[in-house]
Amino acid sequence: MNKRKIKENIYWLGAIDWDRRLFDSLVPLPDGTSYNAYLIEGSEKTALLDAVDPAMTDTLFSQLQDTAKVDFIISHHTEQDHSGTIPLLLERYPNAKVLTTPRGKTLLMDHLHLAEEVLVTVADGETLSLGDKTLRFIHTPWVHWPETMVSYLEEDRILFSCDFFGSHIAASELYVQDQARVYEAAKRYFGEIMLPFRAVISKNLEKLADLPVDIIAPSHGQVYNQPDWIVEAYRDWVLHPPRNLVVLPFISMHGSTRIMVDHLTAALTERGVQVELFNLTVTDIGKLAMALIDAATIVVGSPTVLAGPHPLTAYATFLANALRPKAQFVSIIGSYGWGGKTVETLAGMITNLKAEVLEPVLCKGLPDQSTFAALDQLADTIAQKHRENGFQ
Ligand SMILES: Cc1cc2nc3c(=O)[nH]c(=O)nc-3n(C[C@H](O)[C@H](O)[C@H](O)COP(=O)(O)O)c2cc1C
Repeated sequence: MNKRKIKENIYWLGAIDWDRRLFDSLVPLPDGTSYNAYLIEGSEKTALLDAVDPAMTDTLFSQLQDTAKVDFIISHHTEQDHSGTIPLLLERYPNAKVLTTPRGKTLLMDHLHLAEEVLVTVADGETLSLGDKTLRFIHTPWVHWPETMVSYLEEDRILFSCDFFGSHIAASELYVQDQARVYEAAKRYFGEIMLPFRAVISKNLEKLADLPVDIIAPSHGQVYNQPDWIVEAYRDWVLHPPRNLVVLPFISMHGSTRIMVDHLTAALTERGVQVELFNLTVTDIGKLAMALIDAATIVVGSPTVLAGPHPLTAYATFLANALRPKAQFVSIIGSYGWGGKTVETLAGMITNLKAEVLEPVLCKGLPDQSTFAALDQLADTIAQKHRENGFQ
């Protein structure tokens, strides 16, 4: 992909990674991704905002062929998919300074071994004149690392938001065209990496609220030339109370836990509670993370294996705990053969969740009528709790 003009002397640079299917060795990328960098040629100085994943260095360098001089490299975020090519950029532009937050300076030195003398820290709200264009730096910690910031181009009302508002989508079109598709990808992205930092993200949203923004240019996915909806979506994901939804990740080796899961799903549905099932043998954990944004209740379905939960349900529980979702109720269901510590182990893994643990339902072998009655009781309790809390 060649560089693309956004406005006079403002360009999208970067790489579309159509083939990548896994990010951070963790999250699936069903739609690939992109690494977006931006070039701003002011009347006096030139700034390059972020870079690309090191695997895509050649693409970035071919786009910079005609750019003889870069005065500033703005590093919004140290993660290597944005910063990894900075050492090579500094070889090509040895006079360039790397501008970052104070926390970013340390992280860039740690992660890329950048020399201290090339790094210049910028304060929150500080501006940088490129001549006829002015960049304002706004610190936005924990979106999604501690050092992150965004840049606002005052004359053109463009917010360069880095991972904030980003989505993993490979697309040939620069601007968002299919809002529903990008909403889904951005929500998935939010669930995967932003969810634990809701409180501070809310403060960062407030910080940006008064900026007149015509374009949001993130570091992954398409550019928003009608940005209001994605800001609203973030507000919703951050601030909206949990919804009347049970997220149910489960495993069943021989079918007994699955019968329990299906019974509970039917019972909840009859009581007006929405359910999303995630069979962990086939599930895309990005989808699970996305569902956790909204869930009021999480029920883990696990058979007992080697005296504890099935390792895949332990993994999903560990992940859910790390993502610190809004869920206020948790329960455990599952089948066992003779005994073990499934409930104790899973309950001990959710210390981050400020959630009430509802009476688990375990059964020996195949579920029978008493198990179904207990599951109906659990469904009653969940429906009642959701009603009492006004979850819709
Ligand atoms: C590899 C393996 C290990 C197991 N370990 C235990 C165990 O430690 N304690 C226990 O109570 N049951 C154990 N079981 C029995 C299962 O928990 C039991 O068969 C249960 O009904 C399986 O539920 P499912 O049909 O949903 O897979 C084990 C089963 C397997 C296959």
